Amino acid sequence: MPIHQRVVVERGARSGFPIVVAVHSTALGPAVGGCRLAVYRDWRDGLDDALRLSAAMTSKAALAGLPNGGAMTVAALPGDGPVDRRAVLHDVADVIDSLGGACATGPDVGTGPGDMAVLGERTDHVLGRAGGSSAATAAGVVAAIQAVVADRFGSPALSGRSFAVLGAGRVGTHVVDLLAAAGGEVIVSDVDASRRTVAASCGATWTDPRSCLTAEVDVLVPAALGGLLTAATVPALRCAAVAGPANAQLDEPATADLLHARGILWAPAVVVGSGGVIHAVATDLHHETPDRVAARIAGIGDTLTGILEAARETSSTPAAAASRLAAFLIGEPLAPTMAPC
Ligand SMILES: NC(=O)c1ccc[n+]([C@@H]2O[C@H](COP(=O)([O-])OP(=O)(O)OC[C@H]3O[C@@H](n4cnc5c(N)ncnc54)[C@H](O)[C@@H]3O)[C@@H](O)[C@H]2O)c1
Repeated sequence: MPIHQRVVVERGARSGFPIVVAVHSTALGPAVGGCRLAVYRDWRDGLDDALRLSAAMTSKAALAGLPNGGAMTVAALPGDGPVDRRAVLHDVADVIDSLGGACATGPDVGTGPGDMAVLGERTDHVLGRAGGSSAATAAGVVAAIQAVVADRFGSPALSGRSFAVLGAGRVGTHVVDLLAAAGGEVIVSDVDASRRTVAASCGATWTDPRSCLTAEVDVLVPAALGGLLTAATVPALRCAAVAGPANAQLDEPATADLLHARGILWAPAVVVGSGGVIHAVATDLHHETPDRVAARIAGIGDTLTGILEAARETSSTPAAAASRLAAFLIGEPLAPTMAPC
C-alpha cells in the first residue's frame, strides 16, 4: 500500500483541539484537498478520515488532469463545550503553513469561503476564498452527462433526452437549469419541499424523492447525499445511466458491479463531480485564465469518454477503468482506499 508522504498531527496552540494534515502524495505536484471541521467521538476517527480522503484526493486530482497530489486537513472538534472557530482556523493555518507549500487546503464539510479567508490571514496556501465551486461543479457534471449520453445514444445532444436530478441544492439547481436550457426533459426532487421553486423556475417537473430515483429516464443525476446506490435500490432503477456529483454514491465498491450487471452505465462521481476542484486549483493555485479553466472543466467529458471506452475494451466497469487510469497517471498501484468512486 502506498504510504502517505507526510502526516502531521498537532494540538492547536490556541484551541487545544487536534489538527491533522495528511499529505498523501506530491508525485504530480503540490497536494490539494479539503479542510474539514467536524465533531468526532475520538480524534483518531478524524485522523482516519484525513488518511482516507487525502488518498482519494490523489486519484481525483490525477483524473482531473491537475499537476497536483492529494491532501486532507481535519480539525477534530469536541461534541460539547464552546468552540472558538477563529482560533481553530488559525491553528489549522499555522500547520498548513509549516509545510512550506507541500499542500494547500480549500472548503469541505463544515467550512466555506469565509473560513478560507480566515485561513488566508495566516497562510497563502488556501483555495476557494472566492467561492463559486458549485457552478463549476455543475458545468463539469453537464460535460460528463454529454459524454454519457453520447456513449449510450450515439450523440452528445441533450435536447429531447430525459433526466431525473435528485437533490436541488447548490449544485443540483445549476444542473437542472443547464439541462433544461439545453432542451432536456427534467424531473427534479429534494427532501426539502421548499426547493420546489427550482423546478418551477425552468419548466422542470417536481416529484417526490422515491419517484425521482426510480423514474424511467435516460440519466439519473444524484446530487444529494451519498449512499444512494445499494443492493436494495439498484434493482428498482429504470434509467439507462447514472451520472451525478454526489460523493460516495455507492454504499460499497461492489455496487458498481450490480449496476454493470443490470446494464446501467455508472459514471464515477470522482470524475463527474471534479469541476469545483478543478476551478479552485487551476484558478487559485495555478492562476490560469478563465478560458483555460473552462476548457479544463469541459475536458471532464473527454476524460469520461476515455474511461468508458477503456471499460468497454476490457469488459470491466467504468469504476475499475477509472481506478486503472488513476494508477497509471500517478505511476503506482492504488491502495483500496484510493479507488475512485
Ligand atoms: N458543492 C460542490 O462544489 C460539490 C463538488 C463535488 C461534489 N459535491 C457533492 O454533490 C452533492 C451536492 O452538493 P451541494 O453542494 O449541492 O450540496 P447541498 O447541501 O447544497 O445540496 C444537497 C441537497 O440535497 C438534498 N437532500 C438531502 N438528502 C436528500 C435525499 N435523501 N433525497 C433528496 N434530496 C436530498 C438537500 O435538501 C439539499 O437541498 C454532495 O454529495 C456533495 O458532496 C459538491
